[in-house]
Amino acid sequence: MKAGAAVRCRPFPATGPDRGDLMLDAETQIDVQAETLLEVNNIEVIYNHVILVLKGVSLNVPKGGITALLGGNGAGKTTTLKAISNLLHSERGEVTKGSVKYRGNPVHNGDPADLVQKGVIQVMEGRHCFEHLTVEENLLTGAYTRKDSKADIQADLDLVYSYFPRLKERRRSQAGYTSGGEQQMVAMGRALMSKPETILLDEPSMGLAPQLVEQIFQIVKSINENEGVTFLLAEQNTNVALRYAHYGYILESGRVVMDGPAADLRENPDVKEFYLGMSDEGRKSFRDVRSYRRRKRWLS
Ligand SMILES: Nc1ncnc2c1ncn2[C@@H]1O[C@H](COP(=O)(O)OP(=O)(O)OP(=O)(O)O)[C@@H](O)[C@H]1O
Repeated sequence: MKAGAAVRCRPFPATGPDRGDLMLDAETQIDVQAETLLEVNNIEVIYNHVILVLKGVSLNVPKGGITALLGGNGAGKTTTLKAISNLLHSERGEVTKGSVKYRGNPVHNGDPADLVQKGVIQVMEGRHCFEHLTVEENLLTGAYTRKDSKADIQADLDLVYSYFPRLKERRRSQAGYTSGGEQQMVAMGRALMSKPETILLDEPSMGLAPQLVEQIFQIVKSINENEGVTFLLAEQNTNVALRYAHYGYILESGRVVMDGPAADLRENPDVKEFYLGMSDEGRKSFRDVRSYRRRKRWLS
């Protein structure tokens, strides 16, 4: 398959989902027949009754995959995740059009706790640990809704520590005094403790050193492969996200402007130039990049 052949550029405005042609190359294979777990269909989000932020976003998340939601500052990634998890109300935001379905059932405008019961957990941007609790107490809060035995919960705690050995070392430390990377691990570990089917992961690389970012993504990959957890991750770091994801959507100003298998997006000239800082003439600095808005090749 020609590199970039399966990348789909979206016309304005983005239309409803049409994922029947989902194609994945050899490097990024997941089950092509995979069931769609999460379906976001043409949603519009408005804050404070007047600020239109999402202008018809559609995306599909297949079971067992890592799907990346990419885009720069303010593109609408966090808003999309919050719309899925029903967390917009506290910010005076609402989904005014479209639908969100999980396993075919509408979940938008529901209670955030219902989605958690269905196995969907969001790890918010900025980690949000309980600062006064220890690392281990934070992890255990993730199992709060489970009715399993103490032994099962202990087994899952051990599993979390096997993915994050650093947390085992720091299990008695107050979470508020741990580093940014450790707090990211706590937030992810706490999500795992709820035995999720799907994790919505918001900006896992935020504020972390490159080596740690790589480590966090490696762990995401291992959890995906070994535990079968499905991921939808919002990420500004296109380079790292497209190396670990199977499929990507690029958001701009509240619209999906392009989507495709991650390997194809990595080879796409526009993605290379505008998101990876590369072009056929070599690496480009942000300053050198011609105005993307002037060209708008994929929007025309
Ligand atoms: N509570 C809010 N009230 C009003 N506008 C908001 C609110 N939250 C976000 N916005 C606006 O919505 C737009 C999208 O924001 P969002 O946080 O979803 O983007 P993002 O892609 O996640 O960006 P970043 O990577 O910087 O976090 C931005 O213009 C932002 O200012």
